[in-house]
Amino acid sequence: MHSLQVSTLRLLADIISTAVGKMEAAYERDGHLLPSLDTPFDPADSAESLRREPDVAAAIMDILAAAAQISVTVRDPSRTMVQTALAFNISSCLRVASELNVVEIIRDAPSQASHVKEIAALASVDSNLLGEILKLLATHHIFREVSPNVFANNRISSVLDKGKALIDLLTSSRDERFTGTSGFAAWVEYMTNDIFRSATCLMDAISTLQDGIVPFNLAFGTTEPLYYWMELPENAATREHFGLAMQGTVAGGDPESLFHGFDWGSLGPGSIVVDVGGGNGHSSLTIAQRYPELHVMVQDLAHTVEEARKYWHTHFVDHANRGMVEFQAHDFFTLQPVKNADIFLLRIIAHNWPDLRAIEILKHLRSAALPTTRLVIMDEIVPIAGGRTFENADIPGSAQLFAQEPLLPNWGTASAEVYLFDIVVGIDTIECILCGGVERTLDDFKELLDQAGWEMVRVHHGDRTRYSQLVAVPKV
Ligand SMILES: C[S@@+](CC[C@H](N)C(=O)[O-])C[C@H]1O[C@@H](n2cnc3c(N)ncnc32)[C@H](O)[C@@H]1O
Repeated sequence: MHSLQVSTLRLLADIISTAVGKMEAAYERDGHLLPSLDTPFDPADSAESLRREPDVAAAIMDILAAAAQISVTVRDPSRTMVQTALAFNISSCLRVASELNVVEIIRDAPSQASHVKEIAALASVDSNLLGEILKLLATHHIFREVSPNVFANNRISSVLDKGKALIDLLTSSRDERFTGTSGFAAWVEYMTNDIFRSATCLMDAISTLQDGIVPFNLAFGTTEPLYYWMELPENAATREHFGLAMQGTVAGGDPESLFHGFDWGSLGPGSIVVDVGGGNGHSSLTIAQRYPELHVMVQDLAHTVEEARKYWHTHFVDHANRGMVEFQAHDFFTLQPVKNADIFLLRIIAHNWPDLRAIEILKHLRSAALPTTRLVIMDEIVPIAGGRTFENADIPGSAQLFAQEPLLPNWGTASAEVYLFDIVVGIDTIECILCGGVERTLDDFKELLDQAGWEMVRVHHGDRTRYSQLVAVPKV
C-alpha cells in the first residue's frame, strides 16, 4: 500500500516533468521566455499566444491536474479541509482589492510598488486590515510582497486592472467605475459580491425546498427570478454592472474565443444573426466588427435591450448608422418574432434554465426557423468525469479527450471552472433547485436539442478559457 502511494507520487511527478519538457521545447523553438509570475500580464506579448497551441495547452492541463493531485496526496487531510473551508476569504479579499482599486493605485505608484499605508490612504481605509488582506492574496500569488508591507502587481493581480486613470476611478461613483472598461473587473466583482451573497444561502434553499426559490431569492429577499428582478427600475445599477460583467466573460478568457468554432465568415452579406438573450450585445458586436456585412438583431428583456442600444451606439455606431443592427425587447419564452434568421445565437443562455424551460426557448426558435436557419449555442460542456469512454463519436468534433492515469479523467481541478459555474447557475437562476445541474454534458445537450426539434451537427470544444460551441439545424 505504501509503495503503491509512492509510485503514484512518482507517476504524478513524471507527468509534470514530461509536460514541463514539452513547454520548454515549444518556448525554445519559438525563441520566447515563459512570462514571469512577477511581472504584469501583457496580452499582446506573443509568448502568451503560445499557451493556446494544442501541445502547450495539453501540457498546461497536465501540470495543473498533477500539481493539484500531488498536493492533496501528500498533505495532512485536515489541513486541506480547513484551508478549503476558509477559501471564501480569498473571494472576499479579492473583492476588497478590486473595489478599492489597489491594482491601479500600485500601477500608478512611482516605482510600481506601494507601501500598504500609501494604498490605504488613497483608498481611505484602515492600513492594518488592508495589509492582512494583501498578505493573504500575495500568499496566493495575487500581488507580490516585495518587502515587508510593500506590494507590487504581478501576473495575476494585474488582470484586475480596469485600465482607467486612477484619478477617474477615485473620483467616479461606485456605479460608474466600470464604464468604458473591458468588464473583467466587473465580472470578478459580480462573482465575489452578488454571487457570493447567494452562495451563502445554498444550504437554506436546499433544505427549504420551496419551488421557485433559489439561493439568490433568499439572499436578496425577493421572490422575483434573477433576470426579472434585474429589470426592476431600482436595480438598474446591478443590471448595468451585470451587462459589463458578461462582457468581461469574453475579455477574461480568450478575446478571440467567439471565432474558435462556428465560421462566421461563411455567412453571406446581409445574413441575419439574432443574438437571443444577447444582454448588451457585446458578442454579436464583436462578430459584426469582424464581419460588418452581417445584420444583427439583439433581443433581450426591455431594459436590458436599451443597455444594448447604448452599448452599440458607443462602441460600433457605424453599424447602427448603417441600419445593420436592431434592438428588440423580446421574452424568449414567447413566440419568436424573427422568421427569417440565418443564425440564432444563444450564448450562455441554456445553462440558466432547467430542461423544461430550456426546451421551451429552443422550441420557440425552432418554430421560427427556416430549413436553412442554424442555431449556435455557446456554453460550457461538462466533461465526462466518471470513466474514460465516449459515445457520441458520430457528431463531428464531439470526441472528448481524457487525462492519463492516475489523473482524474477530466483533469480534476484543472477543469474546476465548469463545475463552479454549475453551482453558480444553480444558485442564481434555476427555478427549482431539485431540477438538477444545469451545466450540461454533450449527451444532455443532444437530448435537449432533439426534444426541441433541432439536430446537433457540429461540436467545437472549448479549452477551459472558452465556451464550447454547438451548431444545430432544424430536424426534418
Ligand atoms: C448570462 S446572460 C448572457 C447574456 C449574453 N448572451 C452574453 O453572452 O453575455 C443571460 C441573459 O438572458 C437574458 N434573459 C433572461 N431571461 C430572459 C427572457 N425571459 N427573455 C429574454 N432574455 C432573457 C438576461 O437579461 C441576460 O442578458
